[in-house]
Amino acid sequence: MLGAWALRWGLPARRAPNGARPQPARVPLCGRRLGNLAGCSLAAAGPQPQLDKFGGVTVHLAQLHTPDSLDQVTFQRWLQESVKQWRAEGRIAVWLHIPILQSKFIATAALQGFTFHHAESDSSTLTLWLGEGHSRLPGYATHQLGVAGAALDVDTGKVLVVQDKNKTTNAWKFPGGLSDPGEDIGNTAVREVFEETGIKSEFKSLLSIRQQHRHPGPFGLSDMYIICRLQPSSFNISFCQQECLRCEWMDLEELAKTKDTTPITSSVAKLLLYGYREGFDKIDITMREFPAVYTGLFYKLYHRELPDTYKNMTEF
Ligand SMILES: NC(=O)C1=CN([C@@H]2O[C@H](COP(=O)(O)OP(=O)(O)OC[C@H]3O[C@@H](n4cnc5c(N)ncnc54)[C@H](O)[C@@H]3O)[C@@H](O)[C@H]2O)C=CC1
Ligand SMILES: [Mg+2]
Repeated sequence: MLGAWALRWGLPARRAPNGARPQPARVPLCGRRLGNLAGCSLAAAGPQPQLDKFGGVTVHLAQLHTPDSLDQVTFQRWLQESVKQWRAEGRIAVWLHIPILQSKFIATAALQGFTFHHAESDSSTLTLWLGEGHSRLPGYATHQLGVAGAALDVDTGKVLVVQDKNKTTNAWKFPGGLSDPGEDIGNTAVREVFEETGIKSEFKSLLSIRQQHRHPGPFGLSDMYIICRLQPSSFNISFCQQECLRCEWMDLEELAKTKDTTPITSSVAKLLLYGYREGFDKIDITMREFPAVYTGLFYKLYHRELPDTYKNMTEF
């Protein structure tokens, strides 16, 4: 059985004259080939690693032709050499998809530092962060909550925009990112704006909510993307080089007109421009806090600002 696998993984196939198992090549052929993703010639032999736009490598063990013949020692050596190679090539992460019937390889991968990302009915996904510092891979989700901050300087009519390193080129958007577990929407907006641009701000209101299904960001699940209106309190930009390509204070009217943006940013820029001219009460969805029955904490309720007539009517 090893013979078959040795061939597939590029290890020496023949047994030594004394019948002993062959020693693997010092740098297995597969390791070298897998490292060279573009020129990978393992199409007929097994899993073909793919490089994603973030610089991560994805391997699907389901692509193995005869998975039962792969033994753990061969897999362990291949993984070790491949990870070494990917690290040398500057890859940021490895995504390893393991079908349930090949679950014996989970432990082998875990011994090399892989951890679970998520599991589905018939497979599990493990990841290994290879980049600098702590892992910046997004966690798994049923829904993913992304929050952006439209920080508008009401004195100048300028709004803070960024161009993302990993997204559509030349598309201005509001800075923002994924909500941490247990984090309030407004806090995410303020934190993300600060992390990405160095600008301090205060949460004022929600401007819009987008729900999109089968979104690639949350691994094919659903994405909720909320844009908040923020009041900036500092103005000197110091943007995050890892996430952003450019960052500037742009005239809100220019953002509402430009083609160099995403459709949602353009729509919200027009909405914000309307509020800037006609009064923010026309566009704001504001927030009130109430005590939560179950936890003793407070929850936040978001709705349109209501006039005094409403307050008079409901003061029982
Ligand atoms: N304004 C717009 O038009 C757009 C809005 N969005 C929304 O923004 C929200 C997410 O904001 P982001 O700025 O993307 O989040 P974020 O600021 O939290 O950044 C996510 C980080 O995770 C990294 N990352 C994500 N997936 C990765 C992967 N598979 N491998 C390695 N690294 C990975 C990214 O490089 C980035 O550093 C979502 O709700 C999304 O729908 C996304 C694209 C455009
Ligand atoms: Mg971001």
